[in-house]
Amino acid sequence: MSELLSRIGSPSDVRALPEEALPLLCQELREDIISICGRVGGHLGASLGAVELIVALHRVFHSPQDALLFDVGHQTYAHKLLTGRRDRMHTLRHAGGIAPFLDPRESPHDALLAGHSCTAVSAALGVLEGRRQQGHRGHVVAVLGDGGLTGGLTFEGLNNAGGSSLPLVVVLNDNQMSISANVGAIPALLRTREARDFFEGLGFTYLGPVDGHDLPALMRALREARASSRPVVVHALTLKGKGFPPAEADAQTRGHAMGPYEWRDGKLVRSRGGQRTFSEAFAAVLEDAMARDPRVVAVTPAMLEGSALNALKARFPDRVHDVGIAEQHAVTFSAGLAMAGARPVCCIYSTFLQRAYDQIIHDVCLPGLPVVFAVDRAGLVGADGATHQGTYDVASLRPLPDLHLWSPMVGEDLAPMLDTALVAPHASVIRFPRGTLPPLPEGLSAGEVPLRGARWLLRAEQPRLTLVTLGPLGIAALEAARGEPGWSVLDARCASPLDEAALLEAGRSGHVVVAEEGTTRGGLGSAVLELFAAHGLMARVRLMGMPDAFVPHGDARVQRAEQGLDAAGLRRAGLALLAGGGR
Ligand SMILES: Cc1ncc(C[n+]2csc(CCOP(=O)(O)OP(=O)(O)O)c2C)c(N)n1
Ligand SMILES: CC(=O)[C@@H](O)[C@H](O)COP(=O)(O)O
Ligand SMILES: [Mg+2]
Repeated sequence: MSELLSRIGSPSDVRALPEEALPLLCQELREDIISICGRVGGHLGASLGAVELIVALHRVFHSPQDALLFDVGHQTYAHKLLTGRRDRMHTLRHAGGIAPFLDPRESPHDALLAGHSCTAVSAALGVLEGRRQQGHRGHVVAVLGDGGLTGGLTFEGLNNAGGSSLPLVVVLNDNQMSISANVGAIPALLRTREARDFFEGLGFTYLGPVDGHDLPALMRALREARASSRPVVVHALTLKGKGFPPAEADAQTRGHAMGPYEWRDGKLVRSRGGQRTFSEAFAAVLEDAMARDPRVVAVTPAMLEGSALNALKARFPDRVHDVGIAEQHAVTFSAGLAMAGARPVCCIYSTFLQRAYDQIIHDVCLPGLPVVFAVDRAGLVGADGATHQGTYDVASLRPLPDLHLWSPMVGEDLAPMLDTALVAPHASVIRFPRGTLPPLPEGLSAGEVPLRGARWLLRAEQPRLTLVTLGPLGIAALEAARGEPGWSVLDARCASPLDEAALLEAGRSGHVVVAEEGTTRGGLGSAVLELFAAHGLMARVRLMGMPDAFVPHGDARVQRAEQGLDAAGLRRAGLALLAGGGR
């Protein structure tokens, strides 16, 4: 009953254990990880696959003097358990609780704040060079997965490291999985004899391949790496989901990310709502579009599962392209597809799209290519927290010329928006949130294709105030306005270009609340203010959205309400504005 783990408060306790106790420690770590994820959900598969790796790292290296930088950080529940956080792991990914990934503010043993993949090598090399320059000692280790090797940023770091004389230690956790089965030439190469040539060609000493669950072998390799005076890679072969049969048997993702689950009659039951998500609804309308038009193709950077594209891939195997953890490539590859006359739909999370910002400008908008971006997880994402929030896409994409920026309020909006985008001669974004579909309000329709601009959800005869919203916030605004005389509700629907006529009409009501689930700095609200100013329109305007701060992990519904982005909050904001109040 976790007799060893209860005695571990820090990595020095791990190093103090007799070596023969380590297998039991790994078993207890697995039991904890399986129990924690059963209760609160989380990144089960990767964390189970990295148990021995993390124990061996803490046996050989002395954190925090030696810096251990993990790519993404989703595989590190054992690291958290061994570094004094075991008593709080039941708060994992909950508001105020243990973070979903690593964070130096949570523990000095968390050398790198991450959540996005492919950053560990570059950051580790920077730490190593910075320490050298300042005369600090200590080893620096970058731990990354085979998925991380499909991302370009990793290669920028490897190239620089391999050409340096710095003793960077890279530990490659090779389980041949990204979120789903890994793609491309490199993961396959890793399982051949060429792996050695590959890394030695990059200037690294290659140690391996080593069984990533064989502690003595791992520790021998890590000790050799620790003694190296030049860049060195330890290539460990692991099984994602190891030790939990339902994850091991999950060929799709090896239990990559699990919601809370429970055992019922010996079966694993995932407590999912079972309601349809925006992702699933979009994948369905995309499937229809692909069935109608052979030019339509889908692109995803390693998020086949998260973007609900598995069925699409099964039906159109050569028209659904998983390009690996390679968002920059995904966007420019999509541009190439469009150049050749295809109609690419690049399915990409809002937060991960940030990595391809230049490609959107330089390779898509500037040449005026009709790429459609299906931007998923737009808005608050909840448990994944600050590294994954989709709260910057409107502000960052709105300034780009000839990029139309659609936000569906309900699932019924997706088909007309996609059809509009697929006939447009320019690039388009259709951005939708993580989560289930809201019901279409009574008497509303999705509108005629091609869609043009905003949609009045409620239009008062003698308007005194207008709630202007983006996306599903229109539903809350309708509820807020119910029974309020003279209140109108306008679903902006397209954040760029604006429907100027509709918004100027909203402005003429004299009081306008603009609500968006994104930053108010440069978002829809800013666009409305710019429009009113350009037309000399005087109105009292209140912008509502996310604060000027990174939004931590928590319950997205609660966070929305905290910002007043629910019916009660929008009603309060409108009444305060009418009463002459500000906030
Ligand atoms: C830039 C970026 N794109 C996509 C993701 C989503 N993501 C999280 S973990 C993961 C797979 C990582 O694969 P690997 O590095 O092999 O780790 P494993 O899960 O196999 O342990 C992906 C694609 C991400 N975190 N960052
Ligand atoms: C670690 C990572 O980046 C992914 O696993 C991400 O957490 C998936 O997010 P969703 O759960 O919203 O698909
Ligand atoms: Mg992997």
